[in-house]
Amino acid sequence: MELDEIRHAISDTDQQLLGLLAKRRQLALAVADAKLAQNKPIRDQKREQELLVSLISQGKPLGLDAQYVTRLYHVIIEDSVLQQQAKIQGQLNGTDSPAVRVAFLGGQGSYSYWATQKYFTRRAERIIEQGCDSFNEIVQAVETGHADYAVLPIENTSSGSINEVYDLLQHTRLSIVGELTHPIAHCLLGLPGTDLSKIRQVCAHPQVIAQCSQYLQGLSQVKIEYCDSSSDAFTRIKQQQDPTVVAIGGEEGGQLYGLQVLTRDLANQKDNVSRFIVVARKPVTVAKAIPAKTTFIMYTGQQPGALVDALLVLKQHGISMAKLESRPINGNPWEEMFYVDVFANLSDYAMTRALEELNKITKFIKVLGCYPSEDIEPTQVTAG
Ligand SMILES: O=C(O)C(=O)C[C@]1(C(=O)O)C=C[C@@H](O)C=C1
Repeated sequence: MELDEIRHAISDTDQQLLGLLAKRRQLALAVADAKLAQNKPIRDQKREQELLVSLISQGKPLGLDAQYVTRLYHVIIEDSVLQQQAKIQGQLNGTDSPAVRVAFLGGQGSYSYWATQKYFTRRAERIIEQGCDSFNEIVQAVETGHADYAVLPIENTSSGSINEVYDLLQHTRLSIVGELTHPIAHCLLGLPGTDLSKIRQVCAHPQVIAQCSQYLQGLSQVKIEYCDSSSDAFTRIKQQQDPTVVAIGGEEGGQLYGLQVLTRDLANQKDNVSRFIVVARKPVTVAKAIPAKTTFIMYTGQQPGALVDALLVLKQHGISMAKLESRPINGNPWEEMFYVDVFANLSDYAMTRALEELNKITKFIKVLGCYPSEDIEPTQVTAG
């Protein structure tokens, strides 16, 4: 067959595959309803294990190796779980809506833009995007009712916690209603034909600069220009049309601005992932069928062992901690506010009792939200 004929056949096959994936997604949503009726959890890793073993066995005679089948179905099953979770949460909280107004950092092509698309594509038919120039502006947009949700980066595997967001959470009335992680592949992006040896200036968001600090240390004679977001950096490159000025951001985002990839994988950590939180004016209830996280902040006071006593309360109630962060308290720089993420549903008896006890021994405590955990650990296939 001629190349074009073969490609036509590939395109036909891919179209059939897309149809089957869409059908599978609809079946998964039907499973969600069936499980809810039977009070069963969304995740059924025994079923996933059986499924993967069967698919690997069916793939062998077709020449599809186990690693390929497993990797492919990890992606398919993760989507299935997240779709089911989103459906159940929308029904439970009445948050299904044809259009949502979402505030995020930057404009089209910023990392927060892609995280917003990834999270809300499952939850609304239309996303009304509100790109902002600062985290404070994002929070204000939701607090004043100009946006329904905000997507905020809160930590990154290379640069750690994003303190400005933690500080905003200390004073906002908004609730955390969701989370997601998103891989961040930093690329050096410039005008087509840019000569790497002639670069004199790099534009990027301060967080991006921090995540690529090791790479940037290797660039001598280069000036760093801080931008409000990755899309802001892309815009400057496009407007300046100066081939000695480049940006750091995501490849897809750069393409929206006609920029080409000059170098890839600039982050200090090979697996560079950011965790984003989603905040809204109204808290959500998390269905029992879905693994939940609860985030609260507390000021324990400075008496010896105050923090230990508080954490022991969690231990006594069998509550595991996902993250512990501390930030200075505005106005009292030598006193710390602790941010605690736990793997628990706010409506769990253990969590209720733990919060009652923490209320008694801390000087201040506030629940920031209970939300679905979107850490979908892939099921590993044990040798049959
Ligand atoms: O069969 C189920 O219970 C489903 O929810 C479907 C499915 C899948 O996509 O295959 C998804 C999540 C479960 O953990 C197991 C399997």
